[in-house]
Amino acid sequence: MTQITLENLAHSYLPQPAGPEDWALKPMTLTWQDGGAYALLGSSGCGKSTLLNIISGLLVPSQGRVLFGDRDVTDLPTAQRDIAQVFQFPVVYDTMSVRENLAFPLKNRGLAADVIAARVSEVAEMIGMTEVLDRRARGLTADAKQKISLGRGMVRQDVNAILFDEPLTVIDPHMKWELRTQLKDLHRRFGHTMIYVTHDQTEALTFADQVVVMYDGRVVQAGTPQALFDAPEHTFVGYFIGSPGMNLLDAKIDGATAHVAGTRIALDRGYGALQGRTQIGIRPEFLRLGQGGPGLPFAVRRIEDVGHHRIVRGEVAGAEVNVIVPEGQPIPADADRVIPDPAHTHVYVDDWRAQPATQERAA
Ligand SMILES: Nc1ncnc2c1ncn2[C@@H]1O[C@H](COP(=O)(O)OP(=O)(O)OP(=O)(O)O)[C@@H](O)[C@H]1O
Repeated sequence: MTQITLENLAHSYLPQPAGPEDWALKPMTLTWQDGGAYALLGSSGCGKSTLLNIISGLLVPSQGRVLFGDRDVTDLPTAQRDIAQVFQFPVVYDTMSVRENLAFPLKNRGLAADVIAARVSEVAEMIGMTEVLDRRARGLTADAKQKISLGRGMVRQDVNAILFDEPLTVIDPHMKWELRTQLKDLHRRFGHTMIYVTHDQTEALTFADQVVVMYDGRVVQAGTPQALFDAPEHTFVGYFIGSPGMNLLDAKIDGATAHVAGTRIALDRGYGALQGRTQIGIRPEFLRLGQGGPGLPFAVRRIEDVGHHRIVRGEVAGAEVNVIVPEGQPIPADADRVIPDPAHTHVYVDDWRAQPATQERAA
């Protein structure tokens, strides 16, 4: 196990990149702590696989260095990096039994037969395949084969990191939760550094202690699931994390007041002069419905009951706005206002969260 550092790393697939759009990864410096459980989250094409392939050694970056501890591994091939990888689709030997498949990475390392046997039965139990250890992989379902791939990824204890690239894509939905829980459990027991690539926020938030969110070739925020929820640093994080995501409204910011569609909204801190496109962002959990009185004029479009709460979908000055109403709280029949909670109203400038000018709360 080791700490992984990406130092001033950037990558372009073009021989002579010109503008920023030619870079699949824009320059970034990032540390993955030894023993951390990370999710690398973002929508399709944002650069997740490119980043993972650079860490694993499948790809040499156009710029910057990859360090495992103090060791520069930028130009080392995958085989010399001591990492385990699990891909989207199963990688198993069809002619081998499940047991032989699981034992393969350990045999390659020349481990003693009794050590291999013990480790294989431990991993088989974890992935729920103890009963089928002596079956050939050929003929097993895609689900079962992917579980073998997960098992093979986890069987070595001496790896620097385990990298998962959308590993549950082919897994049956009801098994996904179970396998994710097992991976989390495994992380707790063995403390491997794990990096788990996904575009699914539920997978990311349930698996990882730290979530690294990518957007358009950049890491826009790295933090705990709670930090990403409480204070999204970029509008993409606000929108991508949460269900529904953060509401965003164009606003003019004047000190501790936001002017939205002709209405004044109080902020809990004051802001200096801001240049660029300014918006306020409020999660649906922190908007309250009202009737007349203060707040932003709101037109209700529909109400969705999702079991433990209701989502009221509507519009403020033509922009989509969603409100989460907790179970047991009434929805006013003619709700026509939304009232933001100032403590959870963020200000964004050109999509990045602005820092208040002062830390003191406005009166
Ligand atoms: N081999 C390649 N040659 C040229 N461009 C590539 C190559 N692989 C990826 N790209 C481009 O680099 C960018 C990042 O792609 P990447 O596959 O890393 O994203 P991703 O977030 O993993 O997406 P997905 O979830 O769809 O795999 C995209 O614009 C993609 O088209």
